Amino acid sequence: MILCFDFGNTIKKYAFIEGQEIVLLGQLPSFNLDEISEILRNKLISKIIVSSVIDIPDEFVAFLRTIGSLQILSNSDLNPKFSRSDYNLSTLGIDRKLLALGAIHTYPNQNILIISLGTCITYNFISNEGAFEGGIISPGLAMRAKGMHEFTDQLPLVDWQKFKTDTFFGKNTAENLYHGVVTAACLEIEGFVQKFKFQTPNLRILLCGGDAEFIHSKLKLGELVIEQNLLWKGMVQTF
Ligand SMILES: Nc1ncnc2c1ncn2[C@@H]1O[C@H](COP(=O)(O)OP(=O)(O)OP(=O)(O)O)[C@@H](O)[C@H]1O
Ligand SMILES: CC(C)(CO)[C@@H](O)C(=O)NCCC(=O)O
Repeated sequence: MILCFDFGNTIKKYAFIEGQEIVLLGQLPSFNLDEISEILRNKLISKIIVSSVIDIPDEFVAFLRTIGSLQILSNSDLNPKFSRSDYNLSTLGIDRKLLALGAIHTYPNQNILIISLGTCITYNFISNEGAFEGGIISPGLAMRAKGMHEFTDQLPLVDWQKFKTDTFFGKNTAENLYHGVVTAACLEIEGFVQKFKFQTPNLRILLCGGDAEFIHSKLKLGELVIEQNLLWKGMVQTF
């Protein structure tokens, strides 16, 4: 069994993969060694593969090395898997590369837009020739809410996940903030999708990331497919 990690800026995810199948998915609350030891109990691990966009503590890396052969994916590892484009792949996050690889494998010879709703929202445009053509990085939903709270004296932290309102503008501070977080993100996504589709009409659009389900129900776009395992599918391509 191969143990895969995806360390993002908010959530540390893991997947146990046997052959090409995901056997178990979970999240690590922290880099605490007791937690990872508990997860590994009674599991036979042949290899560990890590994708990370954050620093990993040395003692955690050292511990992983005691479990099995460890591969921490480096940014240049995956570049040969993409067709040539004018994109500077050396600047592209490893998580975005894996999402792209997963999408190319799942939807070969198609133009694809992956919208990943994580700490940041990333838009990732891949051509039907398997080239990473470009993208956009914008603030994620939690970051929008937290940013407005932390960079002001008077704005509260809005509980945007639980908030309910039927209007498109607010009648009090919390409603104003909700629309600045959720409605603004929806309008942003709808706007970018419209622009991408204008440029590339034949486009498959995939949604993933921690806020994908939440935002999907609110978008006025019919053609979106939620693909939560895209990064793991990309990782399988590196085995
Ligand atoms: N259990 C959870 N804990 C924290 N955030 C959650 C949880 N479930 C959903 N979320 C939402 O998911 C978002 C994080 O999504 P995701 O895991 O895709 O990001 P990430 O991979 O950590 O970040 P990135 O890859 O952008 O650095 C948070 O901003 C939050 O709104
Ligand atoms: C954009 C994030 C934070 C999304 O997880 C990550 O992919 C990252 O840190 N990327 C590096 C810069 C880039 O992808 O252009």
